Amino acid sequence: MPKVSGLYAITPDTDDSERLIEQVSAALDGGARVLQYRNKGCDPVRRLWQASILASLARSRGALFIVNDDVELARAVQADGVHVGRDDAAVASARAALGPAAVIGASCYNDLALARAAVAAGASYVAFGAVFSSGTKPGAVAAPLALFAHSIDLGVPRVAIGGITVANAGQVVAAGADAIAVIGGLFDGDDVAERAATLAALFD
Ligand SMILES: Cc1ncc(COP(=O)(O)OP(=O)(O)O)c(N)n1
Ligand SMILES: Cc1ncsc1CCOP(=O)(O)O
Ligand SMILES: [Mg+2]
Repeated sequence: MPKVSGLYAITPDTDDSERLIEQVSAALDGGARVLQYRNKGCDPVRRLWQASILASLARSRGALFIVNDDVELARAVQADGVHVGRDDAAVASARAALGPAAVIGASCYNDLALARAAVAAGASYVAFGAVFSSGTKPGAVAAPLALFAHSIDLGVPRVAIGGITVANAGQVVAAGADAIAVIGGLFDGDDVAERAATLAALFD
């Protein structure tokens, strides 16, 4: 199982499946190594359909496929894993539901103690953020980049999220993040493949 590292693309919330598939395809072409299906809005049938298509797309390109929030959807589409935050299933129950090989990601906001607890409970990676202000999630907790220097001993990949763009991603990688999770900075506008390639190249 490849590790969580490099460019971690997270889908924008949309009902437009055709455009979503095109954009995700471009992100994978550009070098995204992890794809998370995150959709807070659309109906369950469309969510299942979108997730199934994106799971196949990610698999065909050798990228990890993670479902946000929904352990049952992750299981239904045979995703590589699930990402959970404070309003979602606990890490231990996601691990118990999906098994020892699953990739379980945990949101840890700006909280190193939460990250230690998530790893102890079986998280495969942790995420800190928002490292910059996020248009997608304006109310997100702010997290300092210094967290990455202070969390090397966690022993799992540490993902940065929140407001990351081509213009500021270099700072995040320099701070020590193992992966950068990006929505708007990747999918807002055209040239998704080009932006993905620029972001992915920061890890070469
Ligand atoms: C990689 C990654 N990091 C953080 C989050 C945020 O998860 P959460 O706090 O549960 O918030 P929502 O995404 O569910 O709004 C994430 N999804 N992915
Ligand atoms: C889900 C989430 N959690 C913290 S910020 C954020 C949104 C990230 O989106 P963007 O890359 O557009 O800021
Ligand atoms: Mg969540």
